[in-house]
Amino acid sequence: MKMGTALIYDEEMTKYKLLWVDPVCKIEVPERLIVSYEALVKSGLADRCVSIPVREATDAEILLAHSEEYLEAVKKTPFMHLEELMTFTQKYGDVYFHPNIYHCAKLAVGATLQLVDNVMTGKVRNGMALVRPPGHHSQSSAANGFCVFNNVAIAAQYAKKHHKAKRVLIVDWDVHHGQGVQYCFEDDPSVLYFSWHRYEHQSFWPNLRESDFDSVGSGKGAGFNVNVPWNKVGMGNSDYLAVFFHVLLPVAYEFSPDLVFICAGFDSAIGDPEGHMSATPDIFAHLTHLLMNLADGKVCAVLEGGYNLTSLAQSVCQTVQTLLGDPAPRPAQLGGACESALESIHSARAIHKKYWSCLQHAAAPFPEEPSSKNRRLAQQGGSQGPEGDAGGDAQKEEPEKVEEKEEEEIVWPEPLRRVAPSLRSALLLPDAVECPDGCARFSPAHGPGPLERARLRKSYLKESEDEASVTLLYNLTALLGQMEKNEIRNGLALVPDVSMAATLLTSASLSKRVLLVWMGEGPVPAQIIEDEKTLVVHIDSMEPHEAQSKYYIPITLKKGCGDTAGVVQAVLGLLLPLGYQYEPGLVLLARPPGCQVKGGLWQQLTCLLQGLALGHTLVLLQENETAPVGITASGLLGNAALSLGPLVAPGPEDVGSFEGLRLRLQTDWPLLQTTAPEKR
Ligand SMILES: COCC(O)(O)CCCCCNCCCN
Ligand SMILES: [Zn+2]
Repeated sequence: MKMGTALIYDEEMTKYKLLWVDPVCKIEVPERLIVSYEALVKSGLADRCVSIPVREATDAEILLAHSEEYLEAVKKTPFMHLEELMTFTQKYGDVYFHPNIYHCAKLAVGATLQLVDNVMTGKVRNGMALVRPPGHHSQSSAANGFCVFNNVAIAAQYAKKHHKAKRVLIVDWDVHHGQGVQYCFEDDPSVLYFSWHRYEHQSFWPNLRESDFDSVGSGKGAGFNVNVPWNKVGMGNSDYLAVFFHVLLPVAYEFSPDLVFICAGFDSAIGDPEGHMSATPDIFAHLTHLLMNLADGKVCAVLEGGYNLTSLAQSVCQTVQTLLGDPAPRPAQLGGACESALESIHSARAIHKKYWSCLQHAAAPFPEEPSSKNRRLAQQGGSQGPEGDAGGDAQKEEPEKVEEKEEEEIVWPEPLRRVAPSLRSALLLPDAVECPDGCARFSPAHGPGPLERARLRKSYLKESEDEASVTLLYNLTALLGQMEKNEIRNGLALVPDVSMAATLLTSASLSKRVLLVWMGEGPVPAQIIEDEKTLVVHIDSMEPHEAQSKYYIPITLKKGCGDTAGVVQAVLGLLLPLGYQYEPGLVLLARPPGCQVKGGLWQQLTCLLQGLALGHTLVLLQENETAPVGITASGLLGNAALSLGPLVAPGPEDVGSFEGLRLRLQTDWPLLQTTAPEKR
């Protein structure tokens, strides 16, 4: 499987800037690129990337998303003097021109296309293009919001045309709505555009009615545009993850793209003057990780916005470090999404339930639900809002910008260093089973002493067990020990008895919290269920029954774990939120005898779970079932899981029991919530 992360950057793109006074545009400065690239160099991340040169986009490539007259007009700007540039700029909104911006805009598009070429031809697995001017606001015949050419929209068209991409996913986590991208693919079912954005009931720029959640695309494109408006500022890590688990990822897995773009704007991070959100830079490590097993790992991140130079640089590093495959950081204390975010999540799921089978059981839209604008008017009692028009039609002159009072300095902790252990994957295999290349066969520094053997025999083995079993159990605890000292990142063990191995590991673990994922036939040993520090998520066809406790969560699938669509929705909508909220120090993935989980899905599970516990995932396989060894090892080594292909609908009775489980559990596990309290 292809490895390698491309980094595409050229300092030429720093060689343009605002030449006159404009309070709106003054934040878009060359330093944005400089601090980002310098942070990558200083942290050693740049050297670990494959450096790919930029190139200028051709006219034909730019015309993939722009009109000839617009291109011809922009071509004249290098020869304009100041007044002409200012006059030309007046034709568009919230953007500025400069004699060198056309050159830089061609490089920004060219850089993005270089990234697409290298990813689509398999020279690298994924990558990031650090570019300016950004792109997602520019339209066929208009520059807008600091954007001249729509880098990602052009690249998506280019990937379809030159690399035969059939389904392209664009995830826009910039804090502004990329209306230019939405317009470009409005009726195109081959490009799924997802965007969250500060909206505040249409009172935030670009104040568009079509940025609301009910813009779902049109014609054949209906359902392929997903907007999640933020109607309040201050959205944080839990809100972002809740949108990924309950809106974006279920739809993205059902869509099953063969290429993923990230409109990577970091003005959605804490400290940004535009976003006013509170998500911390490390969240982008998790957002990136959660996208990396789509499209066989082909992910192209392209810089959009981001104006706080500190959080921008930190967020860029978090993103690139994850693309490189380093362990994800600990997610900071996660709770549930806030009420406003839940309303947006509910609205997005409700409006899209007719287009996506994974949402078919989502709660229905609320008929009496007022539109965003009416709600705001109602709030304001129908008067003008304090900051200008109360979500009235946006065509009105932009009100005089209210001088923001000097903002107090917003501070947040610097993201913790993410250290990859020297050994990534250790395998405990019977000698007869060969070790897949890239992995190391685990053998402890020294064997068990007589006391240790006696203890293990007494605790876990009937006296009569042979020496080999004692040695194996000892090796398991040794492997666990090295993982918990971060000397090994993850591991796989082929064991004669998965239940006993799981019991040993949960009791021997030094972690305060252990997540045990049990995929298939139970029973899960009672000793584990009673173990306060272990959260057990058990997915199987067992009869639905009340969750026996807060820490034993049975998820029923009528057809069992062989039902790929059902397992995927259970993993994305239930297991992952539970796991992220639980924040375990160790993840055990147990494959009991007769497990029906198919290869590709098993690999997805092995990869997705590595976003938890600093990547300390220990997979337990039944000794006589060696088939999954190769694909499990591949996932543990950091290879992207293969795409599952478009998913069919999960069984209605299953989704019914998921929703029942969600309702029962969400008080204890608020990250499971998908709708606002009073609306339940
Ligand atoms: C792809 O561009 C990146 C970006 O989305 O960050 C651009 C934001 C433009 C923000 C313009 N603010 C106008 C405020 C008017 N009262
Ligand atoms: Zn932005």
